[in-house]
Amino acid sequence: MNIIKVKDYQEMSNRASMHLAEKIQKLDKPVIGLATGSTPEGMYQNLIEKNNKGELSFKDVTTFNLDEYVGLEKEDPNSYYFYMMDKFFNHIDVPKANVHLPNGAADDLEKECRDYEKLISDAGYVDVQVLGIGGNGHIAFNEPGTPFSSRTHVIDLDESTREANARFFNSMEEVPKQAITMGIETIMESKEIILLISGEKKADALARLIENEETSEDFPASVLRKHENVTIIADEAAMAKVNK
Ligand SMILES: N[C@@H]1[C@@H](O)[C@H](O)[C@@H](COP(=O)(O)O)O[C@@H]1O
Repeated sequence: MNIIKVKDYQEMSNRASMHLAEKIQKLDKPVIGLATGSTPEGMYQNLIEKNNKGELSFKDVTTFNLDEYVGLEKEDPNSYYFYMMDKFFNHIDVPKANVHLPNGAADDLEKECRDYEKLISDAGYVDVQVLGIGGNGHIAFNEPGTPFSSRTHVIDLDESTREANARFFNSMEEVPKQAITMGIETIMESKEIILLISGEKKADALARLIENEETSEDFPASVLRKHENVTIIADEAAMAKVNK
């Protein structure tokens, strides 16, 4: 794993957006994997700026998001669909037919998972996947204990994950109990992975990822050690507990 240490959130966002922009310019038909949460918001803002200035086009880009809450309609302000439209897709020139998120309101969730996998493979798999990390080491919504061999599936969210994400909802009761998430094997099939980590709340998870030798399903992000092209972009606050 290649580790890029940066000063703060702003610098992390700049580095991530520059890296993605270069990839998008280089590839013929780029397939980009995207994440939600607070961490990538700055990166999205930078990419919007590049697009609006005419420095970067998304016309040939296809995107796949990692996950979506079960039971939330697209119009729900807490759905990841709404987040992606609001924070990114509505402000850039990507054709809307090229953007994909799992549908958490589908009647048949198992079929939705299978269909999502097929869309990813039909697109030729993800060229660059952007990831964040949960405090418990989850990637996308793959909670501790998820098999490394998992494909896109429905997951029961950990209470700690629901609590961490409760800040976006009116009350804890409103936080969904399940999500559809790309599986760990699905994520590992991406040709390249960029993991963004910012802030002291992630310091324990980052230290565990970098310093522990364990590669275990109890700590999902540890699977990334097995991938040959992973770049971690972490700020000083997130690096605080890393000794090396
Ligand atoms: N499913 C998302 C993850 O993809 C994200 O990485 C994580 C961290 O979010 P944040 O960036 O807000 O800390 O939160 C959610 O659980």
